[in-house]
Amino acid sequence: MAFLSFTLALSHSFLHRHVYKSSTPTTTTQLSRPPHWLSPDPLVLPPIRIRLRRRLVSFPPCIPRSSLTSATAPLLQDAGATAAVLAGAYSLVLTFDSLTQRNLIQQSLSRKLVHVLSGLLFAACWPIFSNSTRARYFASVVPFVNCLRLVINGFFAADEGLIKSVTREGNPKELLRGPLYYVLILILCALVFWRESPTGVISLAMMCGGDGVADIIGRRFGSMKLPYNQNKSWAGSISMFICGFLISIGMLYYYSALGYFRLDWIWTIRRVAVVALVATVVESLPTAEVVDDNISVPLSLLQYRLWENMNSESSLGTRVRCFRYSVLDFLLATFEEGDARIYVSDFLTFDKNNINFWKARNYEEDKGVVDLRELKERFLVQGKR
Ligand SMILES: C/C(=C\COP(=O)(O)O)CCC[C@H](C)CCC[C@H](C)CCCC(C)C
Ligand SMILES: Nc1ccn([C@@H]2O[C@H](COP(=O)(O)OP(=O)(O)O)[C@@H](O)[C@H]2O)c(=O)n1
Repeated sequence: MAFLSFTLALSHSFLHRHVYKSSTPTTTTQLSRPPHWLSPDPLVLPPIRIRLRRRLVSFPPCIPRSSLTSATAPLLQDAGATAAVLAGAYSLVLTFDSLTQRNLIQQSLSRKLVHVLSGLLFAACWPIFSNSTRARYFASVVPFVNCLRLVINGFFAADEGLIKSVTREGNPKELLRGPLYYVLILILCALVFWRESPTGVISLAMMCGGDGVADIIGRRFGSMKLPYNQNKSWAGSISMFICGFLISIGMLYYYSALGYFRLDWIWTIRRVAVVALVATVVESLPTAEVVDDNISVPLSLLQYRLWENMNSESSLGTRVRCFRYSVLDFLLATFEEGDARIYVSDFLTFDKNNINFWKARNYEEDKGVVDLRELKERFLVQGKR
């Protein structure tokens, strides 16, 4: 996953030069219908307007000075934000290592607090990155660097402080399981969902806030075990549901207050309650030997959101085709100048209507770019065979 994040970042910057040059917006495209998360009342909120920035220029480009400034400002902002969040991550682990060293908190509590705070603070920092389509790649550098740190220390045990504040028994090999899966999910959420979709924020809130609190409460008050899993308790699961739900709503409110989401709160609260229940049930299952809950919880939410948003009349074949289109569009978006928001929201609300939307969308033919319409038609024909 980490390799993917850098590959996408590198290929995006490379292909970006050869396929499209972003400059002044030439067209605006209105989504065929607002994603589920938007208030359904068009009178209340203007629908999202997505700018598809695409214009062909001669290469090498003669960029006026003002464009240089507008081109470098986001780059500097993202580089500064990446450095700041990296420093924050290092300081967080250092702080809990120091508290553990001074026996001010137990190692197990230290680890869980790092578990709860890391992902939530990481998601809370996303708004300090620029509005560039590359910002998500800069942000994903932070969990990627920590991924490297965990792998290196998992094999060579260089950083005692990291091992003490992030493992249960101080065994370096532990870094290669829960903590490593945790940062890989952070990379996934930053790259795929970023600030455009509540799904990424909610997945992190449930994995970090919900699962982390379940451990803290369950260890202390979990005398009544679950009938189907003697390693988990009612206290742990109920606390996961309540805290996961509240933290998810809190994160959604934070992003709404910053203008990223416009939510129909009655609908959203009901939806988040269902999502929190799904995550709590998945976390409570006796599957620890098969898959870590740092993977099963967020991925189960993604799966639930995807199938929940598929058009209910869609046949399985259409669903599979929709899913394949979504992946294809996301990959094309990653390699194009197209604004990823239009792809990610469709990735989550993809259904037969969206296929028509994509077909209707105009793509400028350019020798370097495959006509998505033609590609889709071919895809659809293949799918029908
Ligand atoms: C202890 C952790 C996971 C263990 O999970 P589990 O086995 O208990 O289910 C979390 C490991 C966190 C990692 C070492 C540091 C991650 C930092 C993050 C990418 C960025 C945080 C930035 C913010 C500003 C503090
Ligand atoms: N739903 C839950 C989750 C955890 N717990 C408690 O927290 C401990 C650690 O939970 P876990 O195995 O999910 O730990 P992580 O995989 O999240 O690190 C369990 O052994 C239980 O004592 C609980 O009682 N109920």
